Amino acid sequence: MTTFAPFSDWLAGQEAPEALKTVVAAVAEECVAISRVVSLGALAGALGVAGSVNVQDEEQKKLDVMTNDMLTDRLKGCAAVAAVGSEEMDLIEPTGRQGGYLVTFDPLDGSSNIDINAPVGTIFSILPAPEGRAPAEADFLIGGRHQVSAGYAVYGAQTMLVLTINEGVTGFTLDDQGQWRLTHPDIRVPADTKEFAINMSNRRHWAEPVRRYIDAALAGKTGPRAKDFNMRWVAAMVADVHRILMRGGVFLYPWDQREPDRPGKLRLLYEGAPMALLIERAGGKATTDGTQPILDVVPTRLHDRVAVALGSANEVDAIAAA
Ligand SMILES: O=P(O)(O)OC[C@H]1O[C@](O)(COP(=O)(O)O)[C@@H](O)[C@@H]1O
Ligand SMILES: [Mg+2]
Ligand SMILES: [Mg+2]
Repeated sequence: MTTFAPFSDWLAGQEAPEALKTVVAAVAEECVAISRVVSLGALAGALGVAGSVNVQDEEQKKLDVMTNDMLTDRLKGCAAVAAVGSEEMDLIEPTGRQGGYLVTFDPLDGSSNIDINAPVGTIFSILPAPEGRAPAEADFLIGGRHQVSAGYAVYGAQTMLVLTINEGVTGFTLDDQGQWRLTHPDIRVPADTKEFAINMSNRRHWAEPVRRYIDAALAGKTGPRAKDFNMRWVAAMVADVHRILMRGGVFLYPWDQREPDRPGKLRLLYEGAPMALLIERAGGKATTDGTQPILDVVPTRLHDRVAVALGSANEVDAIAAA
């Protein structure tokens, strides 16, 4: 019988500062607790709306608030964390410690999926904290290339944790004892694909190049791309990106005319940047528009947005060429 190494053994073997490992371990452990609340749903009082809005002016679901509190409390208790930032909190929350790490997260990605029992997830990004002084919001605004670790948990048919600390991207599956086990040692994104993910209902709002790219894909074998494409849209970035890490594809959430002043819907620090690091390290490309790497976008505020076009390298090039 195949044995799958426990996450703790894998983590112990990584070449990374011990303090960073404690932060990654804390996130991984809290995602186990979150997976339990997600799976219990109504039984844990986790369905429905919270009756509040977050800083993005989005209606908060009960599970958005619950998971945010869980992850915030856990990380504030972690000795190597200097401050946290979250989709669900207006401002950063310093822990009172100096040095170590800053953690940003989307505690519950894919909120519209909660009540229909479809996949949701947790996305996290870890940055170095300044030494010798208390952290400020500006310390979070250094760009995705400075991430020392990033990853996500996806609560789907299986519960999985996918992360990067050094070069590679590694996947773990939650066993029936509540332990992460190494099941996907070296995740690679195939360079070619025939699958795209985009919310097609926004077609009329897109910029012309995005419309051209999608229309060419829809034209299939007899169109300019000379192949038939398949489409998927889970409405949880975490699950759409997971599919791409497992079998290739591209995921787009482009700028559109509904809110012309913002670059896109998704958030840079705790959605775009961590997913971009995973995709690049798995051999794919992660851009705003087919060309500009998301990891090169330097934020100006904690809750900055970003346009996203990521996935199989050759297909991202096709987006750029459209
Ligand atoms: O409802 P839309 O416009 O298709 O947007 C779906 C996108 O919004 C998100 O749900 C935003 O994340 P949150 O649920 O964390 O706000 C993404 O995960 C997903 O890709
Ligand atoms: Mg999200
Ligand atoms: Mg969220």
